Amino acid sequence: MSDTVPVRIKRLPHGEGLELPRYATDGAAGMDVVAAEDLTLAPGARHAVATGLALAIPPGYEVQVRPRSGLALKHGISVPNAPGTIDSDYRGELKVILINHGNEPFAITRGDRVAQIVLAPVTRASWDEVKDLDQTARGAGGFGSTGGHAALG
Ligand SMILES: O=c1ccn([C@H]2C[C@H](O)[C@@H](COP(=O)(O)OP(=O)(O)OP(=O)(O)O)O2)c(=O)[nH]1
Ligand SMILES: [Mg+2]
Repeated sequence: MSDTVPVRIKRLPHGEGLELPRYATDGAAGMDVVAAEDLTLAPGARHAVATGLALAIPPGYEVQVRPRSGLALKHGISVPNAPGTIDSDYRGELKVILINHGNEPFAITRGDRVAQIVLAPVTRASWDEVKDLDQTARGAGGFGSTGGHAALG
């Protein structure tokens, strides 16, 4: 396994007894994170799911909250704000916002792996305000300006 970045993590009272987020395989990019509560998401409903965890992410990093593809494909369960942004200065509870895009109620049991979290470096910008930007071939073209979804050529 490659080098890891230490991140302080605190279990909140309702997180006691739950497994910490962990990489499911040696090469996994994300750690699966488990729910700290039982709930049922009705079709179309969304909820900020408790994890019972709080983090102190080192400066220069963020944690992204992403859906699990299996839940998305099989049940239509997604993260509406994906990738959710956990700021390095946030000390509150890590919550996973889930939405049920499926047609059936989806039951979550405490301990279920509901999403994955990815530690990522952050590059912060500072503005260099100018009157004119440089010219490019694309210019202001966007939103399909190069063609539709059919193959190029
Ligand atoms: O999926 C998420 C997204 C955010 N947060 C927490 C951590 C994050 O640092 C904070 C703020 O998130 P964000 O900036 O996305 O929300 P906002 O609506 O802009 O709220 P704020 O005004 O508090 O920044 O909420 C979560 O626990 N889970
Ligand atoms: Mg914000």
